[in-house]
Amino acid sequence: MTVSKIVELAIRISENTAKVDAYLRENDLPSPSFHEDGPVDFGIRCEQTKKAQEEAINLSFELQRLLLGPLQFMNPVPNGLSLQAISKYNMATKVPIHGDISFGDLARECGLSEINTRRFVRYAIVFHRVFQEPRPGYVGHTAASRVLAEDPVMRDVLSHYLEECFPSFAMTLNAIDKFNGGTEPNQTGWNLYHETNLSPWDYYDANPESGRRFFSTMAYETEREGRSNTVLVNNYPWSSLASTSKANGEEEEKGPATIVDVGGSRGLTAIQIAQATPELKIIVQDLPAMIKGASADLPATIKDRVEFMAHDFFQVQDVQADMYIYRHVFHNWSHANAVKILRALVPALKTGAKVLVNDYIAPAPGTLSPLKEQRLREMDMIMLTLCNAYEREDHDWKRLFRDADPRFEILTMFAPKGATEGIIEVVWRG
Ligand SMILES: C[S@@+](CC[C@H](N)C(=O)[O-])C[C@H]1O[C@@H](n2cnc3c(N)ncnc32)[C@H](O)[C@@H]1O
Repeated sequence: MTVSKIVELAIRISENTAKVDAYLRENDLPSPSFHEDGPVDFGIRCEQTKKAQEEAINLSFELQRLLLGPLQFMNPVPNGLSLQAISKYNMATKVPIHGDISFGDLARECGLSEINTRRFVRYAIVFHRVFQEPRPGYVGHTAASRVLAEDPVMRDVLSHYLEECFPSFAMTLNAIDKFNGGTEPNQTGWNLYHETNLSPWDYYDANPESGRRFFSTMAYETEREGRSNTVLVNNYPWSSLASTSKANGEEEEKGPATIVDVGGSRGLTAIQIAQATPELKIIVQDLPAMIKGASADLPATIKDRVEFMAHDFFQVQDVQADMYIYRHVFHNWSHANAVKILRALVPALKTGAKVLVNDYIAPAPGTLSPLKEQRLREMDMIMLTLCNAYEREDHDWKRLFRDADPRFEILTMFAPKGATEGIIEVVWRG
């Protein structure tokens, strides 16, 4: 008898889950659990086990969808309202660890009605495993809600995605209509939701608390598997960079290289590159509010080689360097604006200078594992909603550099092993 698709999936899920379980047992690590004392980071450090874990997740999504059927699967509408409320009213911090609180008391602490508190919490319990109801009418923690109670970074991340992105998604088609498909960063669903004409960057500049939460979310994203800045740090031969300049008209002199990390935020990537390569000097450029006070956080060992500089990357670049890094920058901008950013760089470029991009090079649909492709599509949708931008495929990258200036030549474009994002190395032919 041939095995049906659903049974085949169940067998493969079982095989892969057994591999994860064996690893956890062998390494004395706790088994995944929703219990409030359950593990948050499972501690899996072995690549093969991570692969088995991802395989089990992908296959179980597929099995779930097949068992639900094509119609049931679209229903109910994905809804972030309950998590948005949990974030906005800071609910997790109001629930005691290893205890519980009545819906009535939680409602009072949040300034909400009891009926709305109950509905938000019960939705989160069944859809997200955030909170539990250990006895009727009382709210306690699960591992997920406990993280929100104890980790301010996770609260920042939740608030960015649920209080900024989620309500803005719902306004995005209105924005497309209102602005006739315009691609400026202040013509988005995010703008309609925030009732502002400012782009997110200008808004964060003017609203430091929103800017702080955004930076905190970016820093968290920078640590995430496959998108981590270690992908860039570990996959470029940094020490091969040496500054070359013409001296006495003819002679070529080599010296320590200078890198500019354009839109480099508070220097998380620059710090790692500088720590890994002592012969480099790095200038981190960003908007004034983003870099304010950042040099105070530099580790002492690299303080003399990493510098922060206010610079708007739409204005002419005046630092002549050997390399300009744009990490997670172009995916925030439409084609026309990305062209402008590159053209502003041209006056500073010496022949042979490099541009290094670290962003998604979106592969053909179905090429990435479903979990990774979901992440890419999710980011692409966020880019539309927040910035009117998009995640580029290889032909989009080629078009960008060609349209900016034909003297840019793409040398390499690749996704390092295990990474979901790519690295593009470009040279200025002058
Ligand atoms: C998505 S973040 C990426 C940050 C950093 N490169 C990284 O990889 O984490 C985009 C950055 O571009 C900066 N930015 C936005 N508009 C800018 C402008 N006009 N000039 C300079 N930086 C800008 C933002 O402040 C932010 O730090």
